[in-house]
Amino acid sequence: MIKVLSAEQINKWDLFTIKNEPISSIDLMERASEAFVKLFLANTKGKPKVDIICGPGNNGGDGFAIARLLIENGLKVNCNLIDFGLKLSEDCRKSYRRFLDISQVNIVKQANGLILNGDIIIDAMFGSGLNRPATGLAREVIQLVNQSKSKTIAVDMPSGLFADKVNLSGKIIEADWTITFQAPKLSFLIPESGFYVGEWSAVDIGLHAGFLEEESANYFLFEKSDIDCSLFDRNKFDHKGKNGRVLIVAGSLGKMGAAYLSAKAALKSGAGLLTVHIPRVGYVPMQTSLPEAMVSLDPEHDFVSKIDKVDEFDVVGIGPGLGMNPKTGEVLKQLFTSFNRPLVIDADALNLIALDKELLNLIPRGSVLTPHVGEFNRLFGKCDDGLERIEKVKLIAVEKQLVIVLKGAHTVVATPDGEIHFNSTGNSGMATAGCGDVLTGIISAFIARGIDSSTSARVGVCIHGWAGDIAENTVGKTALMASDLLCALPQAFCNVKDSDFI
Ligand SMILES: NC(=O)C1=CN([C@@H]2O[C@H](COP(=O)(O)OP(=O)(O)OC[C@H]3O[C@@H](n4cnc5c(N)ncnc54)[C@H](OP(=O)(O)O)[C@@H]3O)[C@@H](O)[C@H]2O)[C@H](O)CC1
Ligand SMILES: [K+]
Repeated sequence: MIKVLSAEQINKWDLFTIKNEPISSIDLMERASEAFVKLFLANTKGKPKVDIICGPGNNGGDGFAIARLLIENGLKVNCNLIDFGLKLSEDCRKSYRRFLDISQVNIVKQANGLILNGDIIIDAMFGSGLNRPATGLAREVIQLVNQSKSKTIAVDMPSGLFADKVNLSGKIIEADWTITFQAPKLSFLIPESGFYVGEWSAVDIGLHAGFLEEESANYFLFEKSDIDCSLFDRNKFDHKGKNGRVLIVAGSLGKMGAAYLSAKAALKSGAGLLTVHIPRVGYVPMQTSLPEAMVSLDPEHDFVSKIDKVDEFDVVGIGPGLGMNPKTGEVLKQLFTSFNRPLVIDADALNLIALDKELLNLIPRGSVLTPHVGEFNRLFGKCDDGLERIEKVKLIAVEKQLVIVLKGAHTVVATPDGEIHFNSTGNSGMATAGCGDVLTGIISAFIARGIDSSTSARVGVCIHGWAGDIAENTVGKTALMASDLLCALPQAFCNVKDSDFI
């Protein structure tokens, strides 16, 4: 699990390494630049001509070191130093001088002095030391870079972006790729600010591990290697009743596919027994398409209106394709008051709660809510930005003792103990109908198998994204559909078992 640190903490980590490794700050800059260049060259075809833009701080110092290393590797480099009238930091000056030993620098006092005539731009103007929005000359330079047709690669951070807050005033580099040092910054993981980062890769620059052991963090990045594979162990002598009994309540006229996707995902995620409660309209298609499922039929033809006997189930997953009939809202109320184990609550079930917010107080503790931003806003109100929303999610999870899964590019899992975990798997091909229904089924199956709700949510989200990445490799982002996730789930589970890093 990666701790997501603030700019101040990263700076302290830097100093801790310098003191305790020990290593000089200029050597650490050199090591960081070497790591950048190694990854850059590994991903670059041929010998592109590179424009580098350096600022006055250590980010600029990295830029000069990178420029020198690229020339040593046979690339043509045009190096610009943006002159804000500021003194260069000590290490930036040293790195600048080393560069002058082998080449020359274009000093830019006005934006029209900037030279961009290469194939790739490397942005080393500002990094984690940005302390005010980029205005004036910085703004104009960023504007020219953003208008350029060249691919832009940011060193550590896109210039103009703050590391740990969403302040989008001033101009910000729109990077295609950000090669960041050691660990991602908080702003990379939040939609509004993450937009500027493009794809990102974190390179190990050997910052001292001892610092991390002691340092506390508010946020974590959950990775595939954090999945404990023993969660999925099966006992030789178990029968199906021992592997969890799931009830999925889903579907309405025209939305029966959602019930199918959730139910099948629960079975594919190891549920021993699965019952799906659906309106009568879905009976034949459900029995035909998913013979492994038991069907509990609602008295109504088009929507869910009544559920009896829920005691036998270990978990209830409710919401996908459920529709908004008021009688379905009554079912929620009845379930919340009669079922005292966790529920997984998604989609229209969340929208029905938004119409009667009193229901929120009836949800059994340890239940998992899986809203996307629109559903979250309907339930809890709008926020000014993504970071404020995450802080709100955290407060609600603690106050109501619920697990909240806020779905997005880096899905956030907020747990009742106040921890926030960002997911690291998945891709934009998954922004398509039905993927959320699959997630409901996966998390429900894990809870039914006895895995606690917080772990079920974190691991479920990670496996879901992993299946999305496998599906992307097979069908690509454009053609990816929710049913491709179902096809990819077996491979994701096999990878958990087989991966050599566990
Ligand atoms: N993390 C690590 O372990 C390592 C990081 N490295 C690199 O160091 C930078 C951070 O370097 P730092 O010197 O702290 O900061 P920056 O280079 O990002 O910027 C500071 C200079 O920029 C000026 N500044 C800040 N905001 C603006 C602005 N909006 N407009 C104009 N100028 C601005 C600031 O000026 P002051 O007047 O405030 O002093 C500074 O001159 C990190 O990102 C990594 O790239 C190491 O090289 C390796 C280890
Ligand atoms: K930068």
